[in-house]
Amino acid sequence: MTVIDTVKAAFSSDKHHQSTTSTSTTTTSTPTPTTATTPAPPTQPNPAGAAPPTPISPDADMSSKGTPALSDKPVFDAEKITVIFVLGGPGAGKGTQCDRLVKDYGFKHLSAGDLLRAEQTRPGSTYGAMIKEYITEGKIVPMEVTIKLLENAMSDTLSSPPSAPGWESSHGRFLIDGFPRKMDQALKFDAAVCQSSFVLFISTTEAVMLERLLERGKTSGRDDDNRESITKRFRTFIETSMPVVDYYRKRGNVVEIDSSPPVDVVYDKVRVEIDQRLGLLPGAGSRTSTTNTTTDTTSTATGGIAPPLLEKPVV
Ligand SMILES: Nc1ncnc2c1ncn2[C@@H]1O[C@H](COP(=O)(O)OP(=O)(O)OP(=O)(O)O)[C@@H](O)[C@H]1O
Ligand SMILES: O=c1ccn([C@@H]2O[C@H](COP(=O)(O)O)[C@@H](O)[C@H]2O)c(=O)[nH]1
Repeated sequence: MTVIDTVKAAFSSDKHHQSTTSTSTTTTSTPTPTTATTPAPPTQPNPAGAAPPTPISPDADMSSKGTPALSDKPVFDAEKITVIFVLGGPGAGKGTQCDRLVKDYGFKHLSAGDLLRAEQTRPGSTYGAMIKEYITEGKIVPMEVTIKLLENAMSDTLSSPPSAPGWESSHGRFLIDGFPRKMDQALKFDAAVCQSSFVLFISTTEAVMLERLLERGKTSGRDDDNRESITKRFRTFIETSMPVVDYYRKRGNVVEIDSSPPVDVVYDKVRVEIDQRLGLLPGAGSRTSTTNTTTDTTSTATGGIAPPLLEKPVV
């Protein structure tokens, strides 16, 4: 039996791991994933004005079945905290565009893959071996682990917010890169961590992605930047992650950008969309896209994603 088989069995038999009480408190006796950064003290008030943050400690916050416990209501207030999901196939250029957005808009960039890789190599991690196997196989790590890592990283960031636009008065703005990759993650993150705002979908062809990944693999040191893992990642993306994009697309909450052109050209298009969504353009009253986007002005009632930023500017 592989690590994945063992973990799958454990996680699938843990459908009711969450607290049944109406509060977001959780048990504090066994390990939980933590970020690689210095954790915030458990007693620190949540600067986003929401419920107190989950304690960030390797020895906190596990369900009775040994999986990280998630809140039964959003930990962060979506009126103050803006979350943009950045999705796209492996190697499409998500991280590259996020790096630029961080510089220009003060976003905090959280890559789910980076958080998982950090947890994988963190000494003493309960999940290290399991994460390694999932990543090498191009599979999606059980959602509890990834969501808890993201929640912890958000708490961490809000404990010492960047001096950047969008972070005044307990507000904040996050780019969550490479997540959600599976429907259960999407629904759970919105319900337990923070209602997301919209999806920035960075898309190009498999041939372009393959070429970029093989080139990146010469220096990246990543276990999965090799032809065999890349093939598996592509399959997972089509079968498991595209339904997430389609789900949000149906709700009119996807901004799609073709990432085939050079980085600067792609970024120019990304900026137009972000400016529009953040309400920074003079003509921002219209949500009609100037690029290859999919938007819907009537979509939020069915839930899943918060109103576009235009309706709650954070600057
Ligand atoms: N528009 C572009 N044109 C040419 N090369 C690009 C472009 N965007 C990104 N790249 C290059 O392609 C590679 C993959 O980009 P990046 O790491 O941003 O992708 P990603 O979508 O974050 O990948 P992953 O999902 O695997 O983490 C990098 O080497 C990057 O420099
Ligand atoms: O939500 C997620 C995000 C990522 N993974 C795993 O990590 C690797 C690498 O992700 P990148 O975004 O390319 O850095 C991915 O193939 C998955 O195995 C995950 O399980 N869940």
